[in-house]
Amino acid sequence: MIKVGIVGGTGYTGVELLRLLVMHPEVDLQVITSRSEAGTLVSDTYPNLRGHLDLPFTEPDVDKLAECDLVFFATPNGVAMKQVPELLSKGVRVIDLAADFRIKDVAVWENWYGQTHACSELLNSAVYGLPEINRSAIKDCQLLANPGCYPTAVQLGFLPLLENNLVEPAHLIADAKSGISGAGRGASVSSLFSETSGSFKAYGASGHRHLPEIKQGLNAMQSESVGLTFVPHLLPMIRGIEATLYARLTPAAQSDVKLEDVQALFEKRFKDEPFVDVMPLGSHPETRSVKGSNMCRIALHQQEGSDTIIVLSVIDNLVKGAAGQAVHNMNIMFGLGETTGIEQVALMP
Ligand SMILES: NC(=O)C1=CN([C@@H]2O[C@H](COP(=O)(O)OP(=O)(O)OC[C@H]3O[C@@H](n4cnc5c(N)ncnc54)[C@H](OP(=O)(O)O)[C@@H]3O)[C@@H](O)[C@H]2O)C=CC1
Ligand SMILES: CC(=O)N[C@@H](CCC(=O)OP(=O)(O)O)C(=O)O
Repeated sequence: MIKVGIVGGTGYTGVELLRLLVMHPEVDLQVITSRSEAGTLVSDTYPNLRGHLDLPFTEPDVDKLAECDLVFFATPNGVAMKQVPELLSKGVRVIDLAADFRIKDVAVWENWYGQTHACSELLNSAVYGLPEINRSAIKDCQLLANPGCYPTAVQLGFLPLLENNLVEPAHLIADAKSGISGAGRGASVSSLFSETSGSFKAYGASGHRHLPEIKQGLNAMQSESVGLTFVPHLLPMIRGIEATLYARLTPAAQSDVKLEDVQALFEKRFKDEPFVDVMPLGSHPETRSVKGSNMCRIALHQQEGSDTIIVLSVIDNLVKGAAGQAVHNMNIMFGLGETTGIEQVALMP
């Protein structure tokens, strides 16, 4: 059994980790931290866990966490980097759901996250945990940077197009929409029901901190420098991300490649991936078709006479976009069956 600790158990990704891990046959939950709820039962805050978990929240004490084999940080950006060096030195493996270790260039990270990095010497050895791309490095890593939610939906959607040099990397567009849980449980007034319901808006249109993370990933898929316009939007729903991606076929591909060929390429690329579903041509994947599940569903379109491929990509931001992907990474790191504990079917309607 893997002895597991979670720092930040009261947050949305923390409770999502708990929902998945209480049913995981190879996990023994040992420590769940919250500074605000220390001393109270986890199931008092989250009654969905009653009967499954009998632990209290505790303070985030490094000595206690060091008794675990694996610690998940489900904390705001900038928290994990302060405790990770000590945990690593004690032989603990770490999965950070925040962005502390996602970006290799520390100057870029500090610019977008507005803080000084506490352990930039670890950035090179941290592995970016997108299993569909990085599986073999994930297996042996001690420190894993779990991808952001938008970056997961966007990178998976562009992946086969870029890997096969089918589209012009300088002109990519990602128009993405997220449910409100993406902002976390500690979110501000702008996330209140009365501020968001019955309304819809873009945000971060001049530049969002996921832009450098997505570009870093897309750049690694092919040799040219990527040009990406990424605009996130806030949808008045709790969970889910839908990303509509646009990519122009290269002049060579415009004459040679049909949408059916692109579809075949996507199907081949993701054939053995348990958590990517390439839907039949012309489908419109809905966020509810992945709600509560670790799937990313993708569909392709091309309008008549157009040289642009449209990719629709949906995930649950809290599962494939956070906790589910983190458990997938844990399974790979500990040599378990990859789908163990994360085979839930989405909740519909
Ligand atoms: N929500 C989402 O869809 C996604 C979130 N993420 C990332 O995952 C991380 C967690 O997100 P989310 O669950 O939404 O956040 P929440 O705001 O919902 O929860 C944050 C948790 O961290 C704890 N915490 C806050 N500050 C500290 C600290 N200084 N030391 C220790 N614990 C702390 C809080 O508990 P307490 O204050 O009681 O200690 C709380 O349990 C973030 O970095 C987020 O960017 C990534 C992908 C998707
Ligand atoms: C709807 C919403 O507010 N979403 C969040 C994304 C949360 C997330 O995954 O971001 P990191 O893990 O990279 O911090 C946002 O746009 O800030």
